Amino acid sequence: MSEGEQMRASFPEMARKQADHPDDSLVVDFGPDQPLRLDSGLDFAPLRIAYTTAGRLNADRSNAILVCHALTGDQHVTNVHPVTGRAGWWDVMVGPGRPIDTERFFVICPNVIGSCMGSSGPASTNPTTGRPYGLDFPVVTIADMVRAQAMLLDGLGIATLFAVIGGSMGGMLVQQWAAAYPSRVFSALCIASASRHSAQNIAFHEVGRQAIMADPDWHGGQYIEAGTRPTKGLAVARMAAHITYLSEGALQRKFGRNLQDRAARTFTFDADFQIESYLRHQGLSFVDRFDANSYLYVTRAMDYFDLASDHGGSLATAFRGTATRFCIASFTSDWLFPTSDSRQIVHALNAAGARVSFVEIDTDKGHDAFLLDIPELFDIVRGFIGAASRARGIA
Ligand SMILES: CC(=O)SCCNC(=O)CCNC(=O)[C@H](O)C(C)(C)COP(=O)(O)OP(=O)(O)OC[C@H]1O[C@@H](n2cnc3c(N)ncnc32)[C@H](O)[C@@H]1OP(=O)(O)O
Ligand SMILES: N[C@@H](CCO)C(=O)O
Repeated sequence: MSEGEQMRASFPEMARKQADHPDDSLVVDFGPDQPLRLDSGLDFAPLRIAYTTAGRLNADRSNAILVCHALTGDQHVTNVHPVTGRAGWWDVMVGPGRPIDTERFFVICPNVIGSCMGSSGPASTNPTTGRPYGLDFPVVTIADMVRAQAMLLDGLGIATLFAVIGGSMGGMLVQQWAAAYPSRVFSALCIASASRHSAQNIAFHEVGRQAIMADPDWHGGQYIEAGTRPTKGLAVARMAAHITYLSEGALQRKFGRNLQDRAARTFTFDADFQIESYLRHQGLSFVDRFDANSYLYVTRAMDYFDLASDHGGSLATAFRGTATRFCIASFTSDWLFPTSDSRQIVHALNAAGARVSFVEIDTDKGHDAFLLDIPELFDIVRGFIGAASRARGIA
């Protein structure tokens, strides 16, 4: 029996295969009687959450790990991605015998609301109009995403998570989970993240959004009805963003000033340099798997994230009295979510009297290092989960 079939057998009234998006995802629908209260004050319904699971939930339901994806990630954390046909985005980290070991733990990965892989988002159908929401979809926050995930877990009968784990935006969800539901989170692992989005990061996101909205195929956000897709704008948004996921050292090491397929400059605006060709490739391959309006919504959610400001200006207050065990990790070459951002979280956790460990990993691979095969990161995840599982009494 597949994991999906096991879940449907356990929770037949909740989980079902997504008929209009055939892949390994399960979906759960919440009707008008169970609206999601949004930070904007709106009650959103109906709500759909798409998710995947791996491993088995144990008898006392104590071994569940929630994995939270980053900006353009999705629920396909370890199973083959239905659009790209490639291994899941954290296949190196999650699986049998991997640092997040699906032979011991039950992993749940939901697609965040506002995204485009099955959970409610701007491409979903607005039941009031029968048309895609487009910009009529409400602006959502990281706290809204977490509240939706809590509804999913309630439905699955999982009261306490053994761990919540994520990198980048996923790390924002981890912090929000720990702050909003401290009694539901036994341990929390936050990688390459921050407690608030910096001015520089908001600026990069705004460049991407403007590129999308300047594309004539965007049509004020109603491009699905217009039969177009703003792929040029979205590709430019990704190209600009992708630079921020790498480091100057890695770009120099991989590409330097090397020319692409040519012995000399062409004196045109073709992709003479390897780095130009590489970025064009990253932009073009991205538009195959991501929706432009979702890019607007999810980047907005990250921009709005400021956990201290939600707690009277004190980050320590967000974590006051917590019993959750934390691990915070950063990368030396990450200039998007630099180590100073992680230290700020650690200082707040210390001030709150929380149990926290902190590691800065030495690598030139930049922000996206959290997605890569970094043995030191694997050791840290293994060590943290191992210690927490002994404390929790999980065999
Ligand atoms: C569904 C999901 O994917 S989840 C979302 C989260 N995942 C991401 O955001 C992934 C996006 N980020 C990346 O791909 C990042 O580059 C990294 C850092 C994670 C990957 O790093 P690496 O493994 O070192 O790969 P690298 O950055 O070198 O990119 C390799 C790709 O660039 C291509 N490439 C390399 N050099 C060139 C060049 N000169 N011209 C054109 N393309 C090039 C390779 O062919 C390869 O293409 P492919 O991915 O289509 O096979
Ligand atoms: N490259 C990752 C991390 C971005 O913060 C993503 O696209 O989701």
